[in-house]
Amino acid sequence: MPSLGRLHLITDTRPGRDPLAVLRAVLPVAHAELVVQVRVEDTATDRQAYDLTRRVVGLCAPYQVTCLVNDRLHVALAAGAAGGHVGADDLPVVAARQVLGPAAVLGATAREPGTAVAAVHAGASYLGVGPCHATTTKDGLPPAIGAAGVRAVVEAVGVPVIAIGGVTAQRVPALRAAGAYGVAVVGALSDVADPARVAAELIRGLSC
Ligand SMILES: Cc1ncc(COP(=O)(O)OP(=O)(O)O)c(N)n1
Ligand SMILES: Cc1ncsc1CCOP(=O)(O)O
Ligand SMILES: [Mg+2]
Repeated sequence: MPSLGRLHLITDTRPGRDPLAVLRAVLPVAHAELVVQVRVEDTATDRQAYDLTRRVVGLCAPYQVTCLVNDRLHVALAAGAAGGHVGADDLPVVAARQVLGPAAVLGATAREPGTAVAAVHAGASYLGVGPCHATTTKDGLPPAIGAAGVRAVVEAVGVPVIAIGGVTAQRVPALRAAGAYGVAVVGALSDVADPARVAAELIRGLSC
């Protein structure tokens, strides 16, 4: 299993966004500290998800950056990604592990220690924990758990915890102090004029 990067860039495929331009800007700054998670809208076709993943895998390869696919594990396998990420509405973690095989990176979403421990027992190699802060990127999420909620999960499991939801460079130190191994972001890198500069700030915070 490849060692896990600390900065997880989740593709923003909402209308008007250019996830590949963001990725091209961030890759030379972040190198192997980066993990890219291809996340497409539910309305996207598998072909669109596959095409985007192939392009991301191709861009990541020279930098030894890990590419994962959200939800659609068949796309991950077909496109040569290193693994995937599943949550409550996706394949159960144990089934996802069966699909991906023992060597793949498999992330699972958790927001409290009980679900987190169960996901690790079922085969998750890291946990996406949140939302830690309010976000406008995804609708219908439960209330934010804050750094204290992240700490509760960290104390319950032995796998890397990736904090997600409203993460900014300013919020990284508190999340790291709570024990988060890394962070996952959409808007922090997609909604800014200079994603390379923000990626450098995020990585500085993650390195402390
Ligand atoms: C790193 C990381 N953490 C959490 C999520 C959320 O996954 P999920 O709960 O399945 O929600 P969707 O992203 O599928 O809408 C994630 N994708 N990545
Ligand atoms: C997919 C997802 N799951 C929990 S928060 C979130 C979106 C995070 O986006 P942002 O980094 O813009 O808050
Ligand atoms: Mg999901």
